[in-house]
Amino acid sequence: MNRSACLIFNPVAGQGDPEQELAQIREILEPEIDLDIYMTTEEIGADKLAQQAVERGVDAIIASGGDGTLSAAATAVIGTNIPFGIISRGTANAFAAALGIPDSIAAACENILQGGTRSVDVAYCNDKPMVLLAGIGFEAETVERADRDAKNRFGIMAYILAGLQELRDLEHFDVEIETDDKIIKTNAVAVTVANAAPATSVLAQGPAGIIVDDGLLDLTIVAPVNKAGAIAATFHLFQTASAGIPVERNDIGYLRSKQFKITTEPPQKVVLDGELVGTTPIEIKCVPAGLTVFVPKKEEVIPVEKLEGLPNLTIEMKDTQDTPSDI
Ligand SMILES: Nc1ncnc2c1ncn2[C@@H]1O[C@H](COP(=O)(O)OP(=O)(O)OP(=O)(O)O)[C@@H](O)[C@H]1O
Repeated sequence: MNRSACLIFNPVAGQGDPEQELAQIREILEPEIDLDIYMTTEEIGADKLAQQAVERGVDAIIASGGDGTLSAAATAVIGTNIPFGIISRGTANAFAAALGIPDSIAAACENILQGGTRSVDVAYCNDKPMVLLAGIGFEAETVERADRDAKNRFGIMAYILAGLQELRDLEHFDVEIETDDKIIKTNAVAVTVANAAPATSVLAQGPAGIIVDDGLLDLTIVAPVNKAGAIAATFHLFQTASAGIPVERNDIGYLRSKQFKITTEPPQKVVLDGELVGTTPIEIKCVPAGLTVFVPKKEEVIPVEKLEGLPNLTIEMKDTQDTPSDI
């Protein structure tokens, strides 16, 4: 019997041809999965459609769109144990990158067909679900600048251009961070709390190697004194994240905790999984293993033999076709 799934498809996401993309998804998945397809509209978003699918009791929910669509759909799936599939068609595709899911349509579909799943942590930020990260300050301002029109024209460059513009008027703020066991006060340009983050989310990369199923959130504070410092700090974050090692600069700090309460003076904009959601203060709590996601099976190559180095070794290959099967 075929598997079945609800496919939630955003027809305006990304810069591709949505008709062709949907046809490609159907061609790959439908031979093995009965798809119940729902399109998002301006009025009925992926969260609502996923919520209805959960209520219908579907076997799996697959979302296809940009990070906004994937995040919205994921929010309804949290805590349900319904496996969640991701087919990215957006600009940044941070969601897939953070969870190690391929971002080409064909590979993402193959991943779903393979059927391997993994439980990952999620979080709640002021009662709103969060899968990736919450950015306070710099990142939120950048996301606001990279609007739909800019993303249509420049794609991923829209974020980079917005970031460069944002550097011009770097704003510092006072921040108080409360964890389970301490209260930290400092001055910062960006504070990022990550549950999962792709390497490209450099402002989240203080500790490097954010672990998506450790029951903890990773907070990075970036506090450069000026524009040159901000560029150097960003570059350092980029380098250390690529090398998988924690940062070592006085103007970058990081810590891990199950939850954070963050207050700033003045209040700062907050971006949650890529969408502006309001301003500080925020309270973020980790929900361990809150989401079950289709992820590629890790290709662990288990060595089947090791013979090299043995004394006087000779290896003669047999013609196995002629070998009787009962030996
Ligand atoms: N049928 C539709 N018509 C117009 N807008 C839609 C429709 N369906 C969804 N949307 C809007 O699309 C937005 C989500 O887009 P999404 O993040 O999936 O794609 P994207 O913006 O191309 O991706 P990225 O953020 O990576 O650039 C939401 O604001 C939602 O309201």
